[in-house]
Amino acid sequence: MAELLHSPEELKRVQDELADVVGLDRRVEESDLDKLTYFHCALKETLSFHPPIPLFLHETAEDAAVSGQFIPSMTRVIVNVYAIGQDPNYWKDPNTFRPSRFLDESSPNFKGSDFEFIPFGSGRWSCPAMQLGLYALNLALAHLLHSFTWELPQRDATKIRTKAGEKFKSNVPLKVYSPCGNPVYLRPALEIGKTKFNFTIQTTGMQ
Ligand code: HEM
Repeated sequence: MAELLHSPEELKRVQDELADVVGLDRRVEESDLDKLTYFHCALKETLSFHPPIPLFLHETAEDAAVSGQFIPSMTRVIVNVYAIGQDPNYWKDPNTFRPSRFLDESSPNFKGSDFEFIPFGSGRWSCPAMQLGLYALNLALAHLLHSFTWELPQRDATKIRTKAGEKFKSNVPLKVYSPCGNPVYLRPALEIGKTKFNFTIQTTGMQ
């Protein structure tokens, strides 16, 4: 929602599609979702740009090699999904919110086999509830965008940014421990005008 509010042209395109597909005399229904092509692109772009789980923590079960780098068995590996989503080697203009990049049929899908786009993880440890998560996201977002007109009070003052890796003074920080035991603090934050939203994820069992 924040990205779309920040890009009124994109917001209009998504809302026009909803008006075309659903019409304006009834609410969105589950059966409409498959027909919302551009809406899905906006959702993918958001999950790529702002992955809800920005770091994956895994441990190797056996010796492995990744891109020529030897990783011994029982090594904790942090996959920085947030950084992958911002990487200019994989994304053209990575800092621009542009859903149309997902229009191309060869663009990454949710299956986790395109490693530049893995908001639900990949392989054996990927999210077992991906379909449920996507369904909830799709339906909630489609209702919000279809039923209401949205605009920011002060467009010029809009600022959207995410912050990571910064120690902060919240009472519930996300603490991730690096392999050598040092805590890493993470707080993705978003600012729209004067309003600041903090997304704090509580984790357990990662120490
Ligand atoms: C947009 C919504 C969601 C996103 C983006 C998401 C993403 C993820 C990711 C990235 C992982 C870890 C992958 C890894 O470690 O490599 C994960 C794991 C998991 N997710 Fe989700 N998830 C979502 C919704 C949900 C929902 C709604 C549920 C439950 C109802 C759920 C249950 C789980 C569980 C149980 C795991 C752990 C699986 C395991 O370790 O074997 N997720 N999810």
